[in-house]
Order: sequence, then structure tokens, then C-alpha cells
Amino acid sequence: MSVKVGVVGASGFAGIEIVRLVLRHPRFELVAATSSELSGRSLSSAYPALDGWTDLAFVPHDDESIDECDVVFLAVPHTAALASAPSLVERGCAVIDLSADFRLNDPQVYEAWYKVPHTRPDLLEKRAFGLPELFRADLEALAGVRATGAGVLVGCAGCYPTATSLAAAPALRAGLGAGGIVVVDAISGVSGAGRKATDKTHFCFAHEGASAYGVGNHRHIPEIEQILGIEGRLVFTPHLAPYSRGLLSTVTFEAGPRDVDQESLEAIYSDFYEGSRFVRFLGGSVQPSTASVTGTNAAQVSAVYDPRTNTIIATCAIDNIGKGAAGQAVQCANIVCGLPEAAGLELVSTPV
Ligand SMILES: NC(=O)C1=CN([C@@H]2O[C@H](COP(=O)(O)OP(=O)(O)OC[C@H]3O[C@@H](n4cnc5c(N)ncnc54)[C@H](OP(=O)(O)O)[C@@H]3O)[C@@H](O)[C@H]2O)C=CC1
Ligand SMILES: CC(=O)N[C@@H](CCC(=O)OP(=O)(O)O)C(=O)O
Repeated sequence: MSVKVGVVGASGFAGIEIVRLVLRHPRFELVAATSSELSGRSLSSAYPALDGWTDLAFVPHDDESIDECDVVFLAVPHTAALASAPSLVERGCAVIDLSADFRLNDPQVYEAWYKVPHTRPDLLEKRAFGLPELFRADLEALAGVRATGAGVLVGCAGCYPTATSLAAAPALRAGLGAGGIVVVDAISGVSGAGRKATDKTHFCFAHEGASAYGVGNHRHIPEIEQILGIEGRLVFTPHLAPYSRGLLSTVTFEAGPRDVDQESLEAIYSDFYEGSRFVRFLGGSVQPSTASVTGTNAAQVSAVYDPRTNTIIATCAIDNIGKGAAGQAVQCANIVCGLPEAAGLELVSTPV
């Protein structure tokens, strides 16, 4: 029997990518795709790449077809998910939220960074954090709850937090990092800012240039610190670069207190990602490339030990809309529904 799926915010970049993945998923059936702006219009007229794959039309966000869904993806802006997730969970849905509304463990930290009070700390306590390679046990526990027919909630990790944490976690969890500052320089393609052009993301301002933004105050700082357990130690500088999809994060930190060399560092990363379906550890001599993961749920990771400065430099490339958003959301939905983790995600990027 198919699992009925709804995508709220389907007209956006993350939402329409979920639609693309669900249409090819062996067990999911797309029954609702919402948008206020494009309501009534067919999905394939708004996004011609879908021509021939679906006859569905966008419906309003409160359309009754959402009530038929077993799984609902919320690909909506922050604070909108806080408004809609509770009733869906209470109705027995598996809700996979892509916004930041259910990522931060502490509601007061959420209020400090997102400037609105967190109205459902009770739900926050019961949700799983959606980054399977680092929080698999929590997602599998939710699958147990889901099997009883109860509603469940996943708060998916953000795009920069996903790439940064996949790069840094193996070394930091192995006790490296010396308790010191962790420096992250990351680059995102313009689709990370969503489908509405602004004076930063309009083609004329974004192409043929690159710039840092959110320096010292980006809202992903508390999320990355929470995932990696490095509260107060992160220096995070995101950059916008003139391509559509792709996110590269490079993490630098002191190697101590334990001794490490290139060989032992590579052994730590290889062990950590052994058997991982989506994360490929490349070693230290091959560097990840965003172009190699475009359109997929893959992440490429490298790690280099620099003996001259006793520093570790770890890098991760993802597609911000893939592993950074829609791909990861489908991966989480698969796990909580008790399906194979890679269902609908068996994708190869374009080699050239
Ligand atoms: N783009 C990316 O790389 C990533 C995005 N995300 C997260 O995914 C979510 C969607 O992002 P993205 O697709 O880029 O954003 P877009 O701006 O491209 O799309 C936003 C979507 O949300 C809908 N929407 C807007 N306001 C509301 C509302 N009040 N209630 C319900 N739906 C609403 C819009 O539909 P309409 O206006 O037609 O109603 C649109 O479909 C965000 O929370 C974002 O942070 C996460 C990781 C990476
Ligand atoms: C290029 C760009 O603007 N990127 C966005 C991050 C992507 C995103 O939507 O954030 P979440 O992963 O938290 O959902 C930003 O810096 O706010």
C-alpha cells in the first residue's frame, strides 16, 4: 500500500525538490502540493521539468487534501511550521519540517535567534533531529512510535549545519578539537535563499562575484554549536557564490589534545562513515566538489591533518537543496516510516 504524501510550500525550491523525489519514490504517492501564490496552477506549468510526471495542481495551504496524508513535509518559512505542525502531529501525521522551528533544543535560544517565542516546547521535546548520520537512534525511536499509528515530528537540520557537522563530527566526537575555537568558512549557491529574488540574490547582483554575509551573527551558529556540542566555540562565516545549487563547508580546528597524523585521522573518518549510504569519505588527497553531488542526497567529506600548525581541516560538499533540504527530509521520512533509508534517493549526479 502506498504512503500518501503532502508537501506544504511545494512552490518553493525545497518543496518542489521534494515533489521531484516523491514522484519517483517506490512507496510514496503525492496527493497534495500547496502554495498560496500558485494555487490552481498545475505543477508542471510552474516547473516545466515536471511535464509528463504529474497532473497535480497546487492547492491552498489549508486544502482538505492535506488531511488525507500520512506524511506531510513542511517546506515553509520559519515560524510558519510552528503554526501548522502541532495540529498535523495531533491528527496522526508523520511531519517532516524543513524550517528551523523544531531544530534548537532550547526554546529560549530559538526566541533569541528567531525573534519569536517558541509556543510548543512540549513538541520540541518529543521531536527527533533530522540528520540521520549523527542522530540515527532518535529517528529510529520515532519509527517505533510511528508504528503505533501516532503522529511524529522531525525537525530537519539546516543546510550549513548539515555540511559543517558531517565534516567536523567524526574528529570532534573522537575527542579532537582541543576544546578550542572551531572556524567554519562555507559557500552556498543562490538557491539557498529561496525562490524570491532579493537585492542580494537577483541575478545581476549575485553573478560574477562572491561575498560573505551574516558574519558573526548567522542564525545557524546556535544550531551548529548544538549538533557538535561546541557551545561558544564556533566562528562561522557563510558566503554567497554565483551558482544555483551546492554548498561547501570547510572546518578548521586545532588537533589536540590527543596525538593524530594523516593516517590515524583518515582511519577515524573511514570508521565513522563505514556503511553510510550517502556520505562518501574521500580521504585527504581528493577534495569534495559541489558539482559531484548536484541533484542527489550525497555528501562528500575530506579530512587533512596539517602538522605544521597541528590543525585539522575537514571539508564537506552537499547539494543545499538535496542533502541540505529535500533529500535529507525524504531520508528522514523513510526512516520514521520504517522504509529503506535510500528509497527514492538512488540518484547519480551529472558527471560533467
Ligand atoms: N533552499 C534551501 O537550500 C534550503 C531551505 N530550507 C528550508 O526550507 C524551507 C523552504 O525554503 P525554500 O524552499 O528555500 O523557500 P522558498 O521561499 O523557495 O519557498 C517557500 C515556500 O513556503 C510557502 N509559504 C510561504 N509562507 C507560508 C506560510 N505562511 N504558510 C505556508 N507556506 C508558506 C511558499 O508558498 P506561497 O508563497 O506560494 O504560499 C513557498 O512554497 C525554509 O524553512 C528554509 O529555511 C532548508 C535547507 C536548505
Ligand atoms: C544562501 C542563503 O541565503 N542561505 C540561507 C540558508 C539556507 C536556508 O534556507 O536555511 P535553513 O537551512 O536554515 O533552512 C541563509 O543563509 O539564510
